[in-house]
Amino acid sequence: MLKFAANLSFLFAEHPFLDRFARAAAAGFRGVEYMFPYAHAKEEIAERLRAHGLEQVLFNLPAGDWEAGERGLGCLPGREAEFRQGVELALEYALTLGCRRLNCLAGLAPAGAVEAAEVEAAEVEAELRATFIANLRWAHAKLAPHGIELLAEPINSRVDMPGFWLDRPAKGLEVLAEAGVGRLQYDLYHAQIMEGDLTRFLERHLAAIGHLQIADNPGRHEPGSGEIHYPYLFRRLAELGYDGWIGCEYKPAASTEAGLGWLAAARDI
Ligand SMILES: O=C(O)C(=O)[C@@H](O)CO
Ligand SMILES: [Mg+2]
Repeated sequence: MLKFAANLSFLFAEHPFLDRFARAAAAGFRGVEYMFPYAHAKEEIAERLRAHGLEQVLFNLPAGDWEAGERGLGCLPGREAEFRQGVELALEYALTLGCRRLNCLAGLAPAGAVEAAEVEAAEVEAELRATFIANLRWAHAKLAPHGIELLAEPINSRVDMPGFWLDRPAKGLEVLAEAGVGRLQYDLYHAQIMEGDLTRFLERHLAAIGHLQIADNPGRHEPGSGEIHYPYLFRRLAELGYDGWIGCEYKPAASTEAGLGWLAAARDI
């Protein structure tokens, strides 16, 4: 049976954050994920998990000043000290919440990096890559002794996060292989936009994938609302023996509950 986690940054967002745990459990979810827990006391979140019998599946390392437009610190030269503080904080939360996976957001390439002349652009790219790899190795060394897996997620730079440095799954695989640590958080929505060929990617690289997330394209709504044939992908994942979590990270087209029709069939696969 496939395991689906409710992403509480996207689902049940019509309710206050701490109330979303009860809603997710009532809808039949056994696991939850979200972007960031840091605005809430970790003990308070742990209590919600316990009260509703939920597993904390995943959240992100601190990602800089989100309100100001930052989208991660992983590849940013000069921000290493802040990155490390973020890892320490995330570790405290993960230990209290019993969370076994943390996602490291690479961040946006610094302004000018994309427009720079070819030689200069190649140098900047090499520096961002080296920074990301060094940060991944540092975070892995902190987290692995606690049984916490480090993940890195390619996010599409065409629609949702223009300028996001780690924007293609192929690049994600390459960078992680060079780092020698961490696995991929493969978000099928972002992957469809940047590279497609989802089934073949899953078949070839499942061992390098530590977590999946789903939404349909275009619109980032419920599975079944767009071009991705999720029933086929779910069957294929079950055949391949995928036993990790699948995070439901989509924007409900109406209310969350009204849009959960797809899940009943998917859970039986
Ligand atoms: O946007 C996504 O996709 C995510 O998984 C977020 O957690 C990162 O912003
Ligand atoms: Mg995602």
